[in-house]
Amino acid sequence: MSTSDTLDLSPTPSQTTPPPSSDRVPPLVKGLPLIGSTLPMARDPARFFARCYRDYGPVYRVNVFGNQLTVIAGAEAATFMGTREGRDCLRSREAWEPLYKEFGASKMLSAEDGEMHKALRTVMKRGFSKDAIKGRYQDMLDITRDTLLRDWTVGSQVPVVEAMQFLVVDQLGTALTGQSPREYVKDIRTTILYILNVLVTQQRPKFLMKLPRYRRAKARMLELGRQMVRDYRSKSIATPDEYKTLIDDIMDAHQRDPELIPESDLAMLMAGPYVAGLDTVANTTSAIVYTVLKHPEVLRRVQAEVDAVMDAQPINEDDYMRSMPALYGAIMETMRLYPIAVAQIRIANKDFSFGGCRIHEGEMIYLGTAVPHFQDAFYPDAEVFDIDRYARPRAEHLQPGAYSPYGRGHHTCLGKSLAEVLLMMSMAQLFYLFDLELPSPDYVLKTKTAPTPGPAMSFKVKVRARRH
Ligand code: HEM
Repeated sequence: MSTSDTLDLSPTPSQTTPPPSSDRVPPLVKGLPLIGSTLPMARDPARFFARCYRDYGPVYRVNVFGNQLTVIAGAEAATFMGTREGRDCLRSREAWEPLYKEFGASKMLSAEDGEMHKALRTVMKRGFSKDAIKGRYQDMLDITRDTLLRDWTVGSQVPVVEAMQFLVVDQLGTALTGQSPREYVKDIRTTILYILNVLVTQQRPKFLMKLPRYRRAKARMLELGRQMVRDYRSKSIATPDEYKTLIDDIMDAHQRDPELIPESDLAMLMAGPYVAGLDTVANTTSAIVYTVLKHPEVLRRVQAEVDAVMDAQPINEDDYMRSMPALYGAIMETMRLYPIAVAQIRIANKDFSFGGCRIHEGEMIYLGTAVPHFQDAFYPDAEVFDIDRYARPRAEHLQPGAYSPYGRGHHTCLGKSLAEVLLMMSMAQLFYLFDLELPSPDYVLKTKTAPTPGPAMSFKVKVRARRH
């Protein structure tokens, strides 16, 4: 990562809510005629939002293809989302409604707020957390190893994002559902791609949903969900408590309270882990491959650490995350500079004031919670990849509102603790097993923004040799 484009993005001093009479319309970010800010936003939305914050403050409007988006950004946005006021002022339904309707379901966790959201989160909490793999870290490491050895052959150029998607499906399938539906990976990917691009972020036109490629993939994904429900029902004995997965928890809740989880929602819920975890984890692990290989001194530290931990048996689950501080720092730093959630989308639940500007009920709002990731005020030399930022006493990420890779507020990632362990396992195994090489030492990562920001699908690395 270069230091030449370091931005001075110090936050503006005060965000006190002024009386409504002094409210103004959020300033419109200057852009080109007609297309407004479409191009810089498409190129690098995270840094674009950060530049706008520097120039316009924490509230502004952006013209994207003739639509005006309202953006609330910075540490102010991140802390606002965690307050009662933020909860009252923002709702999620419209942002996600098209997704669950597309599956013929009645609701989904991301689209609900209030009591219903709490009830659904309670059902899914255990199954989505690292408790889902408690006592099974070694199994998960073995699955990770087998998948990597199959897909990353010595001498080959591996398309990193695609290979990581296969790995995630194996990991999540085993952890959350008890089986890995490899033959459905392409269908899951295609369905998620279209739904997120067209229905959720609305970056692509609606007619795409009629394409046979999408309709086939969606039908297959639903078929997988229905098959999982049938398999569950055909089991002759109930799953013992210690082996219960997310699927057991959802099916138990369906039996207990069919109004909360009706029959119509089951097929979509079975595929839920992939919708939430496929792109997020695969994009993040791919970005970590790049950042670690790009910084040879970081690679050396990571390799020394993973060699020690992977060679020690048996695995210490309680100490697993703490046992590899350099790798942990590299993951944290990559998630700061390559956040998969640049902004969270919400709807204004009522008229309210923010940063001296009036926001109207019904407006779609992008909450740019990743903006502080790029501000020197929080992270000195913010564009520099520095894995030691997170250890005390520096602990730069612990400043209020500074670090939000898993979102903010009551919709904060439910899979966070599980994702953290999976990221560590995947990276530990990869750097333990292989000696990898970027296309060239001066290679600069190409990124994509749709549907989820991350490395471009064309990103490849060479497997030079087996290390172990
Ligand atoms: C690197 C990995 C991941 C990142 C960076 C990430 C990030 C996020 C973010 C930013 C949100 C909030 C979205 C919003 O507020 O609109 C979210 C929500 C969520 N994530 Fe993750 N995620 C990751 C992995 C996972 C995994 C592996 C799972 C489970 C399989 C998961 C399950 C969920 C769920 C269920 C929600 C919805 C929570 C709710 O609405 O209450 N995530 N994630």
